[in-house]
Amino acid sequence: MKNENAITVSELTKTFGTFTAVNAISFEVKKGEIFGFLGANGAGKTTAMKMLIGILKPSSGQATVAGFDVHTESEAIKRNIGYMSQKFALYDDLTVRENITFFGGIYGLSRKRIQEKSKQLIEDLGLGAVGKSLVGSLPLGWKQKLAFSVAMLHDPQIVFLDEPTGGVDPITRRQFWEMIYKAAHAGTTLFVTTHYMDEAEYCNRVSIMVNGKIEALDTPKNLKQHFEAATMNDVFLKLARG
Ligand SMILES: Nc1ncnc2c1ncn2[C@@H]1O[C@H](COP(=O)(O)OP(=O)(O)OP(=O)(O)O)[C@@H](O)[C@H]1O
Repeated sequence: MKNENAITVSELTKTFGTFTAVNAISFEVKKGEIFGFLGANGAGKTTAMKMLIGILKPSSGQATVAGFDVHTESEAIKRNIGYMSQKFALYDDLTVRENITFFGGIYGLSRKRIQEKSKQLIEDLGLGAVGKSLVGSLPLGWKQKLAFSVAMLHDPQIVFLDEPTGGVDPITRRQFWEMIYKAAHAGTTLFVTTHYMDEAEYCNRVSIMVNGKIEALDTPKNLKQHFEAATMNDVFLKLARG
């Protein structure tokens, strides 16, 4: 049977000098799953994610992403994933269309495919009126929705979203999550970090990191039951406070 896991992680560890930022984490993410990756500031989420997307060498442990080994096949991983973060997404000084064309080119799409994708994407996001506007002039929420779509231009198997909705208003956040659901429904795997606990409730499963370790991993429903908490926020506080 074909492997149904999009991501498999075993004892993955990253040390910086004597400090262990990610401490032997193990988990699996199923294909088409929306997997929430939570933790307080400094818990090790970004370091773990950097190892998974092939830009940081693990100190020890194993992981495969989209079927490729993080130690030896990081280039293949990069071709098969999308990545979007709150901190870096699009070029503010390029227009909407120019950004799409630029990233389409980076992802190796043909000119024809870029044109098709660009048309479809601008239509889907209702950005027709601002196609020729600089991205820097758009509201943050629009930028983030556009960035998410651009991260999926090359139809990646897995998309990593690093705090994608930070600073975005609640209505746009909801629209953003509708996009996430749509992508998952179409078979894409979503790996999402967030500090918004209401968003944790939207994930199929959630892992919570504390000081480099995964201290809990389950569906939001099971986590709430296990920790006798009414909300994911309460689960998070119970864990983070030890
Ligand atoms: N290159 C590095 N050298 C030394 N220490 C590092 C390095 N990168 C990260 N760290 C440390 O590793 C720990 C985990 O950082 P990381 O950025 O992975 O946490 P995080 O969970 O993503 O936090 P945040 O939610 O604030 O982004 C922190 O204590 C950080 O200072």
